[in-house]
Amino acid sequence: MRIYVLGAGSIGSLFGALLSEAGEDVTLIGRSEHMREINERGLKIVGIKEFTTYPKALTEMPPEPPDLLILSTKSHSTPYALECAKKSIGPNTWILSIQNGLGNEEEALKYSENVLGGITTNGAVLEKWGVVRWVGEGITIVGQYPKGREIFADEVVKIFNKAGLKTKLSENIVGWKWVKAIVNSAINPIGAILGIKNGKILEEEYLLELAKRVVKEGCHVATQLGIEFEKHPIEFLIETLENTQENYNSMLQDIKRRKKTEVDFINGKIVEYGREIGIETPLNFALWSLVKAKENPQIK
Ligand SMILES: NC(=O)c1ccc[n+]([C@@H]2O[C@H](COP(=O)([O-])OP(=O)(O)OC[C@H]3O[C@@H](n4cnc5c(N)ncnc54)[C@H](O)[C@@H]3O)[C@@H](O)[C@H]2O)c1
Ligand SMILES: CC(C)(CO)[C@@H](O)C(=O)[O-]
Repeated sequence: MRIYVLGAGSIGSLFGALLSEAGEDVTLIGRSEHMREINERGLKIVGIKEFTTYPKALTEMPPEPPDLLILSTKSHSTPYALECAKKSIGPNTWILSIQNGLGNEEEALKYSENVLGGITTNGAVLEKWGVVRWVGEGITIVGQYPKGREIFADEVVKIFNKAGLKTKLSENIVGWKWVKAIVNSAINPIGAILGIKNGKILEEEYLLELAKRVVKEGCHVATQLGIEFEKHPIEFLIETLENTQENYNSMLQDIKRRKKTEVDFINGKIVEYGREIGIETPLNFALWSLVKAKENPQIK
């Protein structure tokens, strides 16, 4: 299978490295410094597994259409990334988003009707150019977006598992995307605003109660939109907090690095979808606003 990873940073490089190591035809597309290091010394994975692999590494998509385009930019980079990639998206290309947040698959559907949604609880950090640390082994769930059963999705699940990425198929991937986004909508902004590890939210009763209320607000919007959950978000919230107690979540890491966060595609989208159906979401709006303020260098 010809696979391109568009936005090969932390998680994209991990997926690309494992697939390349398993013998798939993988091309990474990412930042020039990272791609140059990979071309010169290979892509080194450390942490859960240690190996070096040698996928092709470019700063632009090659012209030949891939069978699978794995989308792994931050959500705010998706529109531009896909617009630049469109000349290489063929009639048989499938686009798979493994991103957090809502709206990425809708963006991909503007360029292809062949879209797969995906969530992953694997954790990866780009430590330095050419080196990615696999910090947490998790599960990846993939399915035809928004729902349904596409044979190609079975093929993706098979090659992901062969590459060592524990992966399951879902016929309701939109349900999983919402569960993950709703859990992120509670954990990420609370951790980002307070500068605390995920485990602190579990320990402090009032913070856990706040997180549960944020989750319930997101659930209200989702159920009104007809979203059916594969796992109850409150259960997934507790499970995620228990499994990632030592994590500084990605939104907090972006704030610390003075990088744009994905809050617009997590809490912001829940507010936006809520408004479209006449549901106010004051907790999501408050958290969204506070994170936007923390992102704003003018506000000290
Ligand atoms: N890192 C993780 O452990 C993890 C886990 C689960 C989900 N996610 C999600 O996956 C997505 C990516 O996260 P990440 O941590 O890998 O981010 P990252 O910033 O490490 O990687 C994204 C990469 O995309 C590149 N990029 C952006 N626009 C591009 C373009 N037009 N062409 C080529 N490259 C481009 C950036 O340079 C960057 O290196 C996010 O939605 C995140 O929430 C990450
Ligand atoms: C699950 C999660 C919240 C763990 O920190 C992760 O999705 C993150 O950091 O965004």
